[in-house]
Amino acid sequence: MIIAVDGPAASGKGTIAKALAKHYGLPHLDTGLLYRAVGVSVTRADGDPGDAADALRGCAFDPALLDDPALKTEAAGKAASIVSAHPQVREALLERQRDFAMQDGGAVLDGRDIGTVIAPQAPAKLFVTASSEVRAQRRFRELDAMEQGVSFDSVLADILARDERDSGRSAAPLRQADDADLLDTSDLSIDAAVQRAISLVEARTADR
Ligand SMILES: Nc1ncnc2c1ncn2[C@@H]1O[C@H](COP(=O)(O)OP(=O)(O)O)[C@@H](O)[C@H]1O
Ligand SMILES: Nc1ccn([C@@H]2O[C@H](COP(=O)(O)OP(=O)(O)O)[C@@H](O)[C@H]2O)c(=O)n1
Repeated sequence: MIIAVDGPAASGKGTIAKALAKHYGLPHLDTGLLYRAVGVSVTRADGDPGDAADALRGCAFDPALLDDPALKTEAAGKAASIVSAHPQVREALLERQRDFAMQDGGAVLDGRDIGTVIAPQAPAKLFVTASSEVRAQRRFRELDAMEQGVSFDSVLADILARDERDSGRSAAPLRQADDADLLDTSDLSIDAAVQRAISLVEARTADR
């Protein structure tokens, strides 16, 4: 069974995807980490994330980079959202994600285009969202524990800019697939959000 989990920054999609993977005993791929690795790799090579050739070179990153804590910073998130708008970059990362989705037994993937591009055949698709204020508050708490000098206002501004870039690009924009279930986590605890996600997946896969 393939479970596709998409949504904007800090909506809780990663938390839900990990919990679903544990519940169903499936492997999980956080596809945002791939784009973050490309963004960081371009920046470290003094390249320009907005330049398609530089961004494409960044796709040949060392797999060890995926474990680097630098990928969790907001700067990495911003660079990721810039490189991810290049169709060449999306193409370069496509096969790896599709192979993961198609492995025997199934998988859970989270990102922006899992239900629309990577695994449109997935029987269960969740589009996880939350208000921008709630998302900024969650991300602020994470970043504040990790980096110096982070302000709530700058995190909110970054999240809004990233939403606009991710939804406005022409290559695989962030959007809810027609057959995806919407899960708004603004007023849900993590436990409640995970329970709701399991119920939605059960309802979609009950007759399989
Ligand atoms: N329903 C929720 N209520 C409160 N905090 C949450 C909820 N879901 C996720 N979080 C917290 O918000 C932060 C971002 O969640 P995460 O799942 O990483 O988001 P995303 O993958 O969408 O960027 C994490 O610190 C996580 O623990
Ligand atoms: N499947 C995906 C996953 C991420 N991305 C891009 O990568 C950036 C970082 O993704 P992420 O999932 O790690 O970010 P958060 O939602 O955790 O903040 C996003 O803002 C998107 O621009 C994408 O284009 N497609």
